[in-house]
Amino acid sequence: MAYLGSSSGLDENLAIVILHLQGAVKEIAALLASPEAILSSDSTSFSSSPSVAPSSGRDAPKPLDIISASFYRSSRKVAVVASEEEDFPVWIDDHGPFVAVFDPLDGSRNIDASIPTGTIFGIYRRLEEADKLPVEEKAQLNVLQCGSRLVASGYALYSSATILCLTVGQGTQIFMLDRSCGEFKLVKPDVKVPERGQIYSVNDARYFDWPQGLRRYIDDIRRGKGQFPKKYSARYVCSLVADVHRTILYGGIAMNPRSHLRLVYEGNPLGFLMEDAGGKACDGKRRILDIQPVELHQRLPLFLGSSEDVLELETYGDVQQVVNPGYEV
Ligand SMILES: O=P(O)(O)OC[C@H]1O[C@](O)(COP(=O)(O)O)[C@@H](O)[C@@H]1O
Repeated sequence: MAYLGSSSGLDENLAIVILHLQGAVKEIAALLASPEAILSSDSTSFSSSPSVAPSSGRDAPKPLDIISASFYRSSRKVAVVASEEEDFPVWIDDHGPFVAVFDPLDGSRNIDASIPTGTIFGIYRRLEEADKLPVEEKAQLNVLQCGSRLVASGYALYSSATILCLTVGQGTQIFMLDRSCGEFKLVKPDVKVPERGQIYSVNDARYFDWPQGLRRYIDDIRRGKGQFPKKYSARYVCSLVADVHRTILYGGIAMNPRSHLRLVYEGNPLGFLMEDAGGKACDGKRRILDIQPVELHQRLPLFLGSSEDVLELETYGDVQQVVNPGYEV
C-alpha cells in the first residue's frame, strides 16, 4: 500500500512541503472531530453559526488558519503564505522556494450540523525575479500568480473519512487517512473525472436570479433534453470541497454561478486539480487557469467538472449570475 510522501520522483523540497501539509490536515481533522468543534462555536474558534460570523462575512476559524500557516512555516520551504482568512499575505522566508495559498476551512457554516468541510491549497514557485522588491510588493506579486503556474494543489475533505486529494501536475491521487497508523494511504491512484456525468450541483434556490442561458441549461439537463439524452439528478452539499470531490468521482458539473468563490484560494487550486484529472474549470467565459488575478480576494463564478458537461454549459452563453443580492443563508 502506497503512502502519501512515499512516491519517488517528487521534487525533494515539494515533498517536504506536502509532508508538513499532511500534519496540518491531520490536526484540523482531529479538531473538527472533537466536541470542541461544536462546543466552541460561541468563541471565534470555529465560525459555524451565523450569530458568530465576523462582520466581513468570511469564515473565521483563526486557530485552523494558524495551524495551517505554522505547518508551512515549519517546512522552511515556503517564502510566503496567503490565507483566505487574512487580508494580506505573510512573508516568511526569503529563501523558501515555494508560495502557499490556502483556504483553511471551506464550508465552515456547516460545522454545527457535522456536514463535511474542507481545506483547499495551492503551491507555486517563488518568483525569483521579484526577490529585490519591497516585502509587501513581492508578497503580493507571488500570491497573485496565474493558476496555470501552480506546481501542486489539492484539498482535504473532512467527512466520514479524512481524504487528501492532491496533484503535482502528473496525475491526481486520492489518499485516505488511516487512523490506525496516522498515515495517508493511497486509495485511488491517477483519478480521472468521467468525461460526462449525470449530476449537476448548484444552489438552485437562486434560479430566478439566474440569466436565461443558465436557466435553459439546467432546464434542459433536468429534462434529459441536453446533449446527453438522460435526465440529470441534483446534489448540493453547499460545501465546495464535498461537491467537487463527488464531481471528480462521479462526473457531472458543480457550479456557483454568482461571484462568490475566490479565484486565488478556491478557483485556481480546484481548477488545476480538475484539469489534471481530465476535467474542465471555467468562469462561464474563460478558462479559470488563464485568468490573471488582480486582487487577493477576487471573487468569480465557478463551473467545474466533466469536460463534456462544462463544454456543453459554455454553449448556452450567458451563464454567469450577475444579480447577487447577498443571501441570508
Ligand atoms: O451560498 P452559495 O452561493 O450556495 O455558496 C455556497 C458556497 O460558499 C461556500 O460556503 C464558501 O463560502 P464562504 O467562503 O463564505 O464560506 C462554499 O463552501 C459553498 O460551496
